[in-house]
Amino acid sequence: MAEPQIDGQEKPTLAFLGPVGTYSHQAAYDRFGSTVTYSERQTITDVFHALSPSVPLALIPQENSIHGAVIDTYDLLRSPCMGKTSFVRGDVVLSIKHSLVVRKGVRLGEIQHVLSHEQALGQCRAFLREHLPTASLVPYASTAGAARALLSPSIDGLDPLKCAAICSRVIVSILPELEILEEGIQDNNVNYTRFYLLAYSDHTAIPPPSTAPPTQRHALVRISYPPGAMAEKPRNQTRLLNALDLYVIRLDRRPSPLPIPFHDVYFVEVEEETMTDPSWTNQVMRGIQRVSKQGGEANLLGMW
Ligand SMILES: O=C(O)C(=O)C[C@]1(C(=O)O)C=C[C@@H](O)C=C1
Repeated sequence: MAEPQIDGQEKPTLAFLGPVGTYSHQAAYDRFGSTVTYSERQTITDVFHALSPSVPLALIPQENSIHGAVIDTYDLLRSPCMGKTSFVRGDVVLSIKHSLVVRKGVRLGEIQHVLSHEQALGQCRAFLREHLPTASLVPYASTAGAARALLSPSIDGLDPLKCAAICSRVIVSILPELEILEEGIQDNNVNYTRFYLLAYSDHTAIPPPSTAPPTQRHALVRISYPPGAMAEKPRNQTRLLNALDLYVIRLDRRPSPLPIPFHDVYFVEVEEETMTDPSWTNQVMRGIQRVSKQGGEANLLGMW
């Protein structure tokens, strides 16, 4: 049951990629502190599907400055519920510093397997190539989940005493049986991950973030072109993106879920440059209408 707040109102529940100690948990806590009730899930997909009237908020990683887009997240953003009952309502950026963590006593030369979220493995490629070139890389649902696995008697047949995890240094304060072998092992010291805050329905009771933007100045629009027009694909794509006619800060493309080879879905993040234009929300809506008039399908997945 959710904890009651001082004013008698229940705190909203926020789903995040657990267990405690993930970067997602840190990002959520930085943004919401003790104003929400935290509910952990095992995978990004589980976090996304937790969104419901009883779990009105969810935080999912969207992109990393070294390794790029979080593929699971973009695949989930293709879901029909996006723009209908689930919306992007904010973003959070977290500085990421990875550590190589082992069970106490394990030395670098003994490591044969490195466990972590595929994003973290991808962000530490140079370190792994130089220091653990023969180690196998074992993808895990989360960095903290990988660290926890080191404490199990066997990891899918692997000896935990020959394994390391890549995760945040906070793990060793949560799990004192583990220790840090190397710190700051990401390819670049400037390493940030951006997360999308999702909200169920047009839920407005989101606790105000500490750095609330004065107006809505970001929007995420999903665009696809008619399946029948495959022969004209390049022309259609350009036409639909031109029709939107908004200031684009990010463009992503994933295969459409339809069984049509090379049929794509575009995710266009747009921004209001001046932060002062009160008519911007209407401009976004007009851009979406223009895409529809050109025969495209455009959905507003969120504004914040
Ligand atoms: O596994 C975690 O700790 C997460 O929160 C996921 C995640 C991601 O998917 O990008 C978040 C931040 C880092 O980039 C590494 C992993």
